[in-house]
Amino acid sequence: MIDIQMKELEEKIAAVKHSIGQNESSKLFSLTKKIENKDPLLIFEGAKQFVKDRFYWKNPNRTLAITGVGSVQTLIAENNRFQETENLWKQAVKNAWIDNPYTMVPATGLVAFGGMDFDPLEAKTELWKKFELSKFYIPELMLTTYHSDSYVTVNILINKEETIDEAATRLRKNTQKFITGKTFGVQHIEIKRNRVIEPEKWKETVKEATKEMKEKRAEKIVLAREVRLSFTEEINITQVLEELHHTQANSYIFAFESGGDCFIGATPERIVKVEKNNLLSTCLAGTAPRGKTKEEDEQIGYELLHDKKNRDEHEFVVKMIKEAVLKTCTDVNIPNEPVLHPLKNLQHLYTPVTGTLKDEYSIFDCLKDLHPTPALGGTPTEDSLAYIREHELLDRGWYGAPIGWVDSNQNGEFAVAIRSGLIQGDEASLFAGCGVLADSDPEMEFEETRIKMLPMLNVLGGKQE
Ligand SMILES: C=C(O[C@H]1C=CC=C(C(=O)O)[C@@H]1O)C(=O)O
Ligand SMILES: [Mg+2]
Repeated sequence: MIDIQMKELEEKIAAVKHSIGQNESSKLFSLTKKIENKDPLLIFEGAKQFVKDRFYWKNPNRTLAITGVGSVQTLIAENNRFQETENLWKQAVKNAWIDNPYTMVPATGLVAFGGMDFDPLEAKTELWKKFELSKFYIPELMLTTYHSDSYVTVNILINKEETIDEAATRLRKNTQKFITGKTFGVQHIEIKRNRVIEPEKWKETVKEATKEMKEKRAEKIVLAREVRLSFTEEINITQVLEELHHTQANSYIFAFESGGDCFIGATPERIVKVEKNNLLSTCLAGTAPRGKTKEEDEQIGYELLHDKKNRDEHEFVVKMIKEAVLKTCTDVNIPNEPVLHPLKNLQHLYTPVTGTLKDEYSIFDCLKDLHPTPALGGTPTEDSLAYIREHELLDRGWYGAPIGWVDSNQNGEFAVAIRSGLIQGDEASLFAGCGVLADSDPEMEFEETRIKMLPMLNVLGGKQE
């Protein structure tokens, strides 16, 4: 249980109540405490019986995990998603009473976690109907695990009408309810049906795209495809998260529930991380499989580093990110050559980008400038997006878009939501894309996307590879 004396809590609530303005009916109170270590997944599982909307996040080096349950305030953008979300977030922070003694610890205190559509101009289908253009939760309760310490944040709306005693009791009850957690059993997932959506037509689209580039109407276009699965029973998200954690090193693990559906994945791609004014972005594009032996693996890695098509694919991303970051940052540092980024099923070309974010820019400005990078859209951005809108067989929804968190202390981190799937009860869609250039071979690109789906497929009962 959260360690706070009733008297102390009542005093804090009295102060919050006192601060409610004449024209306000309530105030968001955010209270953070350090607690004995808790398993983020047990909290995630335990919350299922009380709330529909949960989120989960783990960073690639496993120093930070965030579990959020419920939503005390949901930030939904309707048009200009980056600017609107930033405005809503700033307003929420301004209106909240934040009691967080651990402001040096990222992702404690008031935090918003969410994601957005890849392309607001793409026609929406039934598939993504539970996911808004952009949606961020400020959770009712959040567990932050940073290095080996755990912190709990409770967010409640204190009403003008309720007594201090009522509010304190409500806060304690909520905390108790969510912090207890629950263990989960091992589910043996069985795939009933595995439907690859229009593979031949997809290859045809890739071929068409290569023509487009030969005729110089674009230089790079990223094309994605979908696999639809159905299972013998409903999928337990907690177990999938645990399996992703065990099998996908060097990747973010994320989940975001909305209206009963869950968008989940293990992505190696960071779009931007901001800690105070330190910015880190990454260029990740260019792909090869892993070898079966150490020698074979090193040989494939060497070839990837020297392969013209993959190096070009990568270079488009570096060029675009460099331009964007030079605008918002000073002290920009970008190595001249990529290195290998090994994953379980494949390896990528990787170039880190660091800089010092100028005071006048926020993480939302960075997202606006960086999304979509040519790792997900193409070059030039607008032409490739137009091609994707017109020709891709898939409603990307939140696939390929930024997903992540911001706190009220100038920290935040967003991944690019790839290697992901949308789980809908006993069904799921998996997504994967690839960078198409003028000399792309549709069969090879198809194979690349097949391998990119394996991390999700394998934890959902698919054949292990
Ligand atoms: C679009 C995806 O991957 C991108 C990220 C890394 C490498 C890529 C590639 O080599 O094609 C893609 O640009 C995906 O996994 O769905
Ligand atoms: Mg590729």
